[in-house]
Amino acid sequence: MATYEGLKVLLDWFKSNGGSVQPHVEFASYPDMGCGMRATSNLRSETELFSIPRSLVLSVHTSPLPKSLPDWSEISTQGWVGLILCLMYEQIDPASHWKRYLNSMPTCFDSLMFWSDDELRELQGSSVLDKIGREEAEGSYYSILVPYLSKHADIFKPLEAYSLALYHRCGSLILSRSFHVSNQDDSASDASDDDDAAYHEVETVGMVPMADVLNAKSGSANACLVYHPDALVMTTTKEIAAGEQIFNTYNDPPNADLLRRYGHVDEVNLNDNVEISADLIGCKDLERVDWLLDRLDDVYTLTQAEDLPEDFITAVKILTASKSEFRKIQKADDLPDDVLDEATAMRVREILQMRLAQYSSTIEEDESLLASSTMLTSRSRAALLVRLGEKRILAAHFARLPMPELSSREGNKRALSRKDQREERKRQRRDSS
Ligand SMILES: C[S@@+](CC[C@H](N)C(=O)[O-])C[C@H]1O[C@@H](n2cnc3c(N)ncnc32)[C@H](O)[C@@H]1O
Repeated sequence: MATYEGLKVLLDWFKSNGGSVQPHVEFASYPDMGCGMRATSNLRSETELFSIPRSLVLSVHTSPLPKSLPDWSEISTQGWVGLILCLMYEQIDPASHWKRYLNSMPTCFDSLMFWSDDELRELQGSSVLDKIGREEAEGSYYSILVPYLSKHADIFKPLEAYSLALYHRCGSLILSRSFHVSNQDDSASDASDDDDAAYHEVETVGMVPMADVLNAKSGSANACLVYHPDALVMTTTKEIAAGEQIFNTYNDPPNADLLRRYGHVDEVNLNDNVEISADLIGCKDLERVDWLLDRLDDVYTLTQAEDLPEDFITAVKILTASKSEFRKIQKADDLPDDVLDEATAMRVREILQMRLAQYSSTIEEDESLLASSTMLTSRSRAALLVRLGEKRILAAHFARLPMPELSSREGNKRALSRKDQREERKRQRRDSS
């Protein structure tokens, strides 16, 4: 979290470099959120809050570093490494234009990269554990960055300042505070909206001083960054009453991703989801699995929407079809429909049960722990809210599936002949009289 003192230094630097902040906003400190901003008077929608000259955005385009390295493409083609290196360089260079901005930013993080193995164990079952990327980040540091730094020891001075700890800090600052800085005259988006796209579009990602002081909360966004040719302007998107916090959007990630990137969760997160991997559907026929993966993803995302995802139902149908059914599907080269028939519903039931069993605690256990949550550390509580949110989605989908007893009875009924059905109705009338 930024400190109040740090923000005062930031504000002086910001104003003396062409930034402007309107008098109707001020910094404020929020328990559990760190610093943020609030309105000092009632604001209408589309009110300008502060304006950031484009020259203050820190990116691979504005940092002078890439221009001083003829072989920059060795680094710029390596995903986030180039942008991280620019931040490291600006942090270390005593004459950096962004020195006071970078110094105002946090040095400690609660994002998952910094959790111990014991703490991470509390997230067992959540697929977020496969997305933390600590080993990959450290692999890039040692195999790409360190040799490059040594090759340019005349520029990267002192070499030992370019430590793994600084690499992690700068990576985490980008993860939790960067924006996609479009050149067009339109609204900006927080760089979290699409990890893969962000990876390929690192060139468009930038650190935006002052805009990154705003917090975000699911369903509460009331401001966004609007792009003008020379400046980025934080602007209200609805009326804000005096005293209310100004919230940007981080593009509404589920709690698991909030925790991974930003180190916090929302108490209620309408964007929570849970992933089911194709492995869990259980199919040993590799030819069939390959056929499926050529056509569909191998991970299916269940949300709080009532319906199961279409690709999940289709995948279950393919992976559980009999050999002859699968041959027919293969011959027609057409994916089965996504209608949840009885047999598929039965299989989905088992899959949801297996998915729930991947967590080390039950919903009931988590709920009672949450009720006594004064005992929990903030990380334990965040992990609890992530896994509980995911399990509740699984349970809600499970509860909406047709009951097996009813469905098998329905199925039997359909198999009965008309005569049998008359007999059955007679029997039922007898039973109920
Ligand atoms: C873009 S920065 C916002 C400024 C930050 N509060 C600070 O003091 O530096 C994002 C960070 O703010 C905190 N944050 C933002 N929204 C939050 C929320 N709804 N609840 C808890 N922490 C939040 C998280 O630590 C997150 O990584």
